[in-house]
This record gives sequence, C-alpha cells and structure tokens, in this order.
Amino acid sequence: MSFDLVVSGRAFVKGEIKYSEIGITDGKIASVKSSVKGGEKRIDVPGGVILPGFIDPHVHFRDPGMTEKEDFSSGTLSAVHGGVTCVLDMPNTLPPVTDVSMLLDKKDHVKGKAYADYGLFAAVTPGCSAGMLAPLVPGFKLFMGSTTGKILLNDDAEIISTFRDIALTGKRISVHAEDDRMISKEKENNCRDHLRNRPVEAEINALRRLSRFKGMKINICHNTNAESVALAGELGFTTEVTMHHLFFEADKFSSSEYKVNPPIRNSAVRDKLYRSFINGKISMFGSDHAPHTLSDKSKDFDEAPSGIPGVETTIPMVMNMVRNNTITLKQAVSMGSETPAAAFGMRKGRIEEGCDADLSVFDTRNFAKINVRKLHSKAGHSPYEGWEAVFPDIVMVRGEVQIEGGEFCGEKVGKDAYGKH
Ligand SMILES: NC(=O)N[C@@H](CC(=O)O)C(=O)O
Ligand SMILES: [Zn+2]
Repeated sequence: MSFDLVVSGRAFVKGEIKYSEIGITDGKIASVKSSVKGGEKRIDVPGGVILPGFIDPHVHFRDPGMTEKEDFSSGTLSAVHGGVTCVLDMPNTLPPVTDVSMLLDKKDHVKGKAYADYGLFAAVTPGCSAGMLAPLVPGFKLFMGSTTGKILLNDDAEIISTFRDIALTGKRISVHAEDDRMISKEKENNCRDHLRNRPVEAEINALRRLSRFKGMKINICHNTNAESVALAGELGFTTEVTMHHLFFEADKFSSSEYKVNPPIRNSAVRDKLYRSFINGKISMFGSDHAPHTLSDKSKDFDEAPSGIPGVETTIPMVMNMVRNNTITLKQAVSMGSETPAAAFGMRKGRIEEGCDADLSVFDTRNFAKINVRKLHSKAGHSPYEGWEAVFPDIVMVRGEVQIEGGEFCGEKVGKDAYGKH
C-alpha cells in the first residue's frame, strides 16, 4: 500500500502512547502500525506526542455580520495555532442561522476562508425546518438566556415542540442553559453585579426544565457549577466547560474583560466546578470563544458586551495542565478530541484507520507564556496574558501541514465537515 504521507513518532493511539507510523491517503488515516512501508513524503516527529487534532465544539466567529470582531480566516488561524483542527461555530452571527437559506448563505460566505475544518450550528427556533437543516449541521443551538444575538427561546411549549422535531433527526442540541426569567437586567458595575443579575439558580433551573428530555442528545454548554454538571450527567446529557469558569472568580476578576455569559462565579462555586472537572465528570472542553473588540470591551461595564476569546489558548492551557500532572493526557484527549467528535458525529478525534488525518504534536517541555501580541484573533486581548501554556509544534488538517516547528505554514484548506449533501 502506498501513502501520500507517513507521520511517525510517539503517538496517542487507542489510549496508549506508543511509537507508531501513521499512513495517510487522501487526507484520511489509512493505516496505523509500528511500521508502515511506502509514503511519498515522510515526517518523522522528533519529540513530543502525536495527538488527534483537537475539536472546539463552541466558537463564535462573527462571520458574517461582525467581522471587525472576528472572521472565519482569523478565527480558524487562531484555532490551528492552538492545536484545534476543527471548530463548531454558533449561529448567533448576523443574520442569525435560523433556516436553511440563511445556513446555505453562511456556508457560501465562509467557504474557502478557513484554515481548520468546521461545522455551522443552526439555532433552535419555533418551526425551524429541523429535518432539512439536520444533515447540514453538527447540531442545533438553543439559547434559553439572553446574550449576544437575538435568538432567545425560553418558552416550554415552544421548546418541547421544536425538540420533538429535532429528536427525529438524531442531531444533538447544545444549550445555553440560563433561565431568562431569572435573569435580572439591573445596572451592573462589575462582575459581582453581573453574577447577582445572572445567579447560579438560573442555570440550575434551566437544567431542571430540560429534565423532561432525559436521554435525548443534549449538550449543556459552559457549565459554571458542579450541580449543573451532576444533573446533566444524571440526565445523560454531555457537558462543556470553559477555561474562564475553571480559573476565574468574580471577586478577583471583576472588570468587563471578564464579563461573560453565564458569569464568572464566586470562589466556592468555582472550586466545586474545578473538582468535578478534575474528577472526570465533564465531557468536553468548549472555549466559547466570544471575541469582541477592545473598544467594545472598554465601554462602561454595563454597556460592554459579554464574551471572552479562547479558541487559541484553551488547548495550550489544557496541555499545561497535562505538563503539571493536574490531568492526564488521556483526559485531555477524551475531552478535547474523542468526545466532541463522537457527540457531533464526525470521523475525527482519534488516530485510527478511517478517521480524518487531523493531528497535533505537543511537547510539554516547550512551555511558554501566553503573549497577546502573538495570538491571531482579531479580539487583540486575552485574560490569560502571561499564563503558562504549551503550544503545538505541528498541526495537520486532513494531512495538510498548517503548523510546523511552531510556525505557521498553512493554507486555507478547511472544509465544512457537514458539507457533502
Ligand atoms: N458567552 C458570551 O458571553 N457571549 C457569547 C454568546 C454566548 O455564548 O452567550 C457571544 O456570542 O458573545
Ligand atoms: Zn457561546
């Protein structure tokens, strides 16, 4: 058998790190063995571990409509620099993705712009043509609490009837679970006020209301507290966690840079969330990359939009946790690659025959401090400036090298993972 490319080195294969030779043909992994013959081209990875490319199941790339904050090129460029080879983009762009024609318009619009593979979510709206949308999307997104964009749906009767249609399609519904009726709109001056207006109970109550959908394919986004995580687990839902909810506390991190929905919680809530993450109770990382320009974020707290960028820093921070033995590599790969691929039905996320040849190589000896000037998002700011992280040495999207020796050498090879219909 001849391959277009053979990548060899220590690789994470079926839960173990072992020397492997990965034969790649037409962008797919065709063979994984201790030795494969042939290969037009060979890349011998000198150090570090070859991992499946990471998948970020939750980004907001603002394209179309708010491209001064991010566009598909800057967003996916940022992604590959952080070891992320596939992103799932949320539908609160302008116009929002609420029907087939808007979805197809957005697909046309972003085509040819991406450095990483991608999928585009559709919003859950009453009467959305779930059956027609389903083959074209990774899943559907429900916003139960108001936030950037205007696609709120918080009425039980409407949620029930729409979920019934979506259940028939087999697609997962990612939920922004904050009960809007429990969100107060009083003036805010800092993150403590934002937290007062959007209490933990709003999140837990939204989840309680979803308990009637036990066993359905539902994913609870950006969990901020251990109770939500536990309840979601009991209901058979998948869960996401962000770095900002794991690491920030409203008392210490109070400026509008940290204003985000759901909000940064207090230290007691954060500590319990962190423990449930360490104990393996959370399914996936999701950056909730929500870029806003510095001038937007510099407005008075009450006026400033909510959202924190993170697509480029999430996995490097995760790999730093692996370096520190805070979590195992197995947990990092499960939460960052395997589970998102399985949850959203992609042949990605594993170094196995038949999967896309999305690979990332990390060497935990190469840690560095995050430097905002070296990040690629248009946001131009990061709350993680100066934090230690491990950035990837090599990143490959379906066999196409995007990063080598830590340097960008890529092209806009990114494809819609739900596009062949
Ligand atoms: N997380 C945020 O605070 N903002 C997100 C929307 C969202 O996920 O709530 C955004 O699009 O700006
Ligand atoms: Zn979001």
